[in-house]
Amino acid sequence: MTSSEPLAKQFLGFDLSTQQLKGVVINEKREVLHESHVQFDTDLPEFRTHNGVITVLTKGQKPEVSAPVLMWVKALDMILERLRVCGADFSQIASLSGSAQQHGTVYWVNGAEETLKSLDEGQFLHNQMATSFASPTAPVWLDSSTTAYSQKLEESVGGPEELAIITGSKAYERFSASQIAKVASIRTTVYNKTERISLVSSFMCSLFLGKYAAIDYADGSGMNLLDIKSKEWSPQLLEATAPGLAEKLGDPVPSHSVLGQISNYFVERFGFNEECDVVAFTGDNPSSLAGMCLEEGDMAISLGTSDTLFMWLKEQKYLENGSVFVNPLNETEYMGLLCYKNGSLVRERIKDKCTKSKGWEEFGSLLQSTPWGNFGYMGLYFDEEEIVHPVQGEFKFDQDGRRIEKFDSHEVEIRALVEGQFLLKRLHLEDLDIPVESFSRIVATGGASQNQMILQVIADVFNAPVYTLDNKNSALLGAAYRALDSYSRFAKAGRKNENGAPLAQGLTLVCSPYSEALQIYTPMVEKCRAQMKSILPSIGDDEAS
Ligand SMILES: Nc1ncnc2c1ncn2[C@@H]1O[C@H](COP(=O)(O)OP(=O)(O)O)[C@@H](O)[C@H]1O
Ligand SMILES: O=C(CO)[C@@H](O)[C@H](O)COP(=O)(O)O
Repeated sequence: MTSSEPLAKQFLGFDLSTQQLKGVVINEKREVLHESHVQFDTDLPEFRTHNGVITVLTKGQKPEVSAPVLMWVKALDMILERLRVCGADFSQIASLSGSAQQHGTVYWVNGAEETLKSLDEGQFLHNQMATSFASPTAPVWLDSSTTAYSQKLEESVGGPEELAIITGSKAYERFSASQIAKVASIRTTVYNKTERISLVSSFMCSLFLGKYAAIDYADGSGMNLLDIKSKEWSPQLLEATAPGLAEKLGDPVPSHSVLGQISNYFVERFGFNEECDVVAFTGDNPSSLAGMCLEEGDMAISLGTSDTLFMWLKEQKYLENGSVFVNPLNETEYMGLLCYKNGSLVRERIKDKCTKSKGWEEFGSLLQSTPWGNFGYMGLYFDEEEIVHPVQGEFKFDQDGRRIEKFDSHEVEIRALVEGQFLLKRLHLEDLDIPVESFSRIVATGGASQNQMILQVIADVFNAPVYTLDNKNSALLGAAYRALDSYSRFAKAGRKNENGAPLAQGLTLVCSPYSEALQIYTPMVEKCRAQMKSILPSIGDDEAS
């Protein structure tokens, strides 16, 4: 290349998930050039998080779960250094975007935007932003201490279904409206000195923009505040949540919006091009949808900290116990999502309990050493109160469906856990009228999608082939793809699938279902239903229906 030729364009994506901040640089062909991450617990031990969060237990109350906002800011300082050490040349970045764990809220103190606008490139971000937040912590998606506020929100519009018709979801404790209502009601000083409330995604975006970033439609759908048809905040729900909320949220924008150019701080400190576009950040699940390039008939399974199931929806649909978000790639369409708190962290706990090595390899070998159907043994593990059903505890059953104290062996326990996790998901899909026959393949992503044995259980329980992307971090890739697509939206069309999403890169078939899987697992779904019914009456009949 001669010195007069312009450098090839590159695109930067971030994903601020529960346990880590990841960053990736791609080129115009969507090839990964550099990738790095910062693990909160181990790289930033001074914030004393466990699995990325802080849990406060108060007797007689549900635990409060939050994350230190400055930890995320410091992680950003670190990831940029790490990417630079990997060889990233930020002057080549034409556009950047990002994603983040959904629903969490950040409270910027009065005057914080002035700090964002006048950052000194000679200093770390976290030093300059230490006093920028009205609350040092942000409530996150694992928090469910807001039951009373969720109930009030539903009552304000006539019930859960009415709320779901407006916002795509009934009131969930982890959703932003209930979290904000709690802050406004019991931490009044914090609320009153807040000039802006960001989602975790728009908070991260604000740091790059050097001013407050708008909330995008897709992540905004996880707040119980956005009317997902009109794409405006619902005045009725704003009113029911907290006073003066509209001004604190700013107007929502389409997910592909270019919100401006990168702040001078990053130009001077890290050598970014001053014309680098900053594209609205979105939620990690919407971003995964963009990174996985889903097609009609695909079911996505994300095995991150949470387990989530999601799919592209052409039209808005009522998903009881699930959620419907505005689609991040096409704002006239939607995506459906079911989220489970008891995903990777429960698998990790049982791995540590049941393996000598405490390693995933041994966990996988033990899982493989047991037969499909596990001799009829089944386990339902809810370390945290689950989202889809308000149930907590460990429930173990023998071949006859009787409750037992413990399983005979570690391998039986491991299979009981993994089969139970995915049978329950199949049961919930069937209850939503989404039978296994309605999707032709499963695309898996997230940390646990590198475990072939877990994926085999998924293929068998759902009787569908399982594919993974070469890069398991689809939310992260989706962020970089969205940066690229928004940059080139007007420049070039690019190859697209029929949904308008870019064509998938490096999608590999990793597992096919065992030929008799359907005969084995269909009756087990019914057993699982019966076992859930045996558990739920102790909590309340309404919840079991
Ligand atoms: N080989 C593996 N088998 C099963 N689970 C794994 C494996 N490697 C990592 N994990 C799980 O992946 C989780 C992290 O996934 P990741 O998608 O990075 O999470 P998040 O994006 O929520 O921070 C960990 O909690 C861990 O339990
Ligand atoms: O609450 C939800 C989705 O509704 C979670 O999926 C969060 O978005 C956290 O994501 P991970 O950190 O597990 O990827």
